[in-house]
Amino acid sequence: MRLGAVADDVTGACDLAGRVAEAGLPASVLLTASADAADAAVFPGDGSGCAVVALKVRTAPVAEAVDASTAAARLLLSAGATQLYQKYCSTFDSTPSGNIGPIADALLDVAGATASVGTPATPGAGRTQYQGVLFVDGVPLAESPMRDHPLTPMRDSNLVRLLAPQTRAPVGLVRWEDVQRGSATVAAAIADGHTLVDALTEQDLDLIAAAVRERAADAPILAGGGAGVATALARAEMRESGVAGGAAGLPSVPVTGRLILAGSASAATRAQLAAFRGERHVLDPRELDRDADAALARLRDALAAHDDRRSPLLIHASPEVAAAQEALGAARAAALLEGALAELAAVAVHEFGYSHLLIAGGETSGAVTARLGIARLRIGAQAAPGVPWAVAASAAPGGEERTIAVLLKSGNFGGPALFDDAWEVAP
Ligand SMILES: Nc1ncnc2c1ncn2[C@@H]1O[C@H](COP(=O)(O)OP(=O)(O)OP(=O)(O)O)[C@@H](O)[C@H]1O
Ligand SMILES: O=C(O)[C@@H](O)C(=O)CO
Repeated sequence: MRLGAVADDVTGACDLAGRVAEAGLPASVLLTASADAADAAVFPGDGSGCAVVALKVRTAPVAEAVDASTAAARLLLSAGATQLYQKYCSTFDSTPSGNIGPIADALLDVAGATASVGTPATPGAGRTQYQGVLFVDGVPLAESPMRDHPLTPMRDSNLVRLLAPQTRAPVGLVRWEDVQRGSATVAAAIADGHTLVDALTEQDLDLIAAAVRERAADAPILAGGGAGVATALARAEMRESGVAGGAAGLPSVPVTGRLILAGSASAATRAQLAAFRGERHVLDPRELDRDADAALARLRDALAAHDDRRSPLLIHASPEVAAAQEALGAARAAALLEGALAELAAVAVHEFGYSHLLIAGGETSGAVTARLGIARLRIGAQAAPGVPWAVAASAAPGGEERTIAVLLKSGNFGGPALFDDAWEVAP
């Protein structure tokens, strides 16, 4: 199987690729869907593999999200994808206008399929689906912290009701009781349009994956959801091929500097910031607004002065989000922080030779990888579920290329000790 996934954000792409690689299927993440990437190297390895195109379209205007997703899917198919996958967030981040439904409709067309099947359920991340209702750590989605997400507040937990207004296709549900009857029942229940399938456990996901494979033997079908179903598809492939699981090794990257850049304000990141024991510096967008040059010079000096390059240096966004947003507006505060953290990443890598970067937050990761000119991530072992290390080439504008190790962490992933411990499994 060549699993080609279109992910609506970069940390989601790493989540999927990390779990799939852990199951044994070699994986890489492409940060560009441009035509010049359309070569055989899109898929890692010679045979089976997984390629994920990481987009930044979760909250983009619908037409932009559809166009980018369509281009990514075409790239994957032209590179030999045998199964197309739509990766969206395990908390179904979207609004009544999109973008999960419009992207699903567009990918059906590209795949030449009439049906999509999947679920956001990813039990390893605490996300489960029962009777069409999505639970986050056992709490219905609309009662979880996602209720007050700044961009995609989730005020309903019923996935059928959430998806229906976003798509022109019918939305169906396969209930957990039917999943227990086996993959043939699930396969038979997949109707034209989009079918969401209940799943509480990895075994449920294995039955869904088996149903996808049964249906795909007859006609193209679009699979999708969180990283859960993709991981189950990878497991099925590895079982069939008889190859043992475990992420492939990455080339080692000599440690010449460890840097954490955290722009995420999510609960898991806050716990990681609180637990971190090393040297830290805080960056507030109001400081950037007053005098960006001075703020950047202060942190550049800290990067230069940090002599013990094996101990990680942390630069993180101020936790005073509400005050900064009130002063500057949410968009300007975010843009200032993202720009500054991306600039500091470039300075650290290309001026001071830092080799290992841990970036916290999806938007922050998108800004940093773009500034570093990273086009592809080779995915290795996970520091935590859904948080894999990767090796990438970063090109300084007009300058030499450097090989670095990066870990792009979704805001809500990883345990409190991650910032101290992640380095132990780094390439
Ligand atoms: N003090 C602050 N004031 C204003 N904006 C902030 C502040 N701290 C962080 N932000 C912004 O909030 C956004 C956080 O988004 P990001 O995607 O990086 O993290 P996340 O939402 O926790 O992660 P994920 O998308 O992976 O769940 C960024 O744009 C960041 O710049
Ligand atoms: O599915 C998830 O929760 C993550 O992969 C994600 O999409 C984070 O933005």
